[in-house]
Amino acid sequence: MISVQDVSKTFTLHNQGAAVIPVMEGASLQVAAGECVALVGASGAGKSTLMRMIYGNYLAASGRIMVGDVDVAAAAPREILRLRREVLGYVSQFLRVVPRVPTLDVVAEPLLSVGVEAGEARARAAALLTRLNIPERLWGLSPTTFSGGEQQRVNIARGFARQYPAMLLDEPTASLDATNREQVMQLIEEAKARGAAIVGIFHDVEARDRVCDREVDVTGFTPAKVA
Ligand SMILES: Nc1ncnc2c1ncn2[C@@H]1O[C@H](COP(=O)(O)OP(=O)(O)OP(=O)(O)O)[C@@H](O)[C@H]1O
Repeated sequence: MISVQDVSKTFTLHNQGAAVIPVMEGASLQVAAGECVALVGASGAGKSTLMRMIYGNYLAASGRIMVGDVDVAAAAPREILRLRREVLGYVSQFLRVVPRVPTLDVVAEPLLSVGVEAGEARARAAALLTRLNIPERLWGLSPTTFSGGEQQRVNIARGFARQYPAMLLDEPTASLDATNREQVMQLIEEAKARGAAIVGIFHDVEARDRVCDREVDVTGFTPAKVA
């Protein structure tokens, strides 16, 4: 479902004389339907960079990144937006929302955007918010004023509202209490059981060991030091 083939990445530092920094070389990774693969490696090794390339936020310098039948490394922006709407979910570490949109609609939005009927979309959103212990009195308010932990749970509810065939998870259990952390691990297990292919970064080793089938150490994709 997700196939990264011989991908490299450089950053050009425009404010430092256009210095070109190679950060990744020969990155390869296969994730089948129903499988969860954890990206591991020391800080700065390139886990986030690889994840951002799969999501199409960073452009790969070479190689192929297949998500379903789309090569993210070569696709036009419009094609990437379609992929994100229909195929590839992303649970980032922080919630980014349009101000003044009520929490229930923030969570229902990924369903509404693909034409799910409003009542059904809100029912699914309500079920997820309940599961993640967001009190109903908050559902009509914008999450912008919520606590950090509440925002993270709204973000997770939104990320799991649709049953995407492929998902990227950036530290989905970080800074959650035990009850909510357990809910998130169950959501991941359910997504795998229905066939989602998942790539994740988990500093929470216990959660990683429980939900991930394999680890890929991105240190292996670090270019040899240039003198
Ligand atoms: N936008 C950018 N411009 C320049 N260099 C960048 C950029 N993003 C990442 N890098 C560099 O790429 C390398 C990999 O960074 P990345 O954030 O992917 O590491 P990571 O493994 O996710 O680290 P951490 O566990 O600390 O989040 C680092 O050397 C970093 O400085």
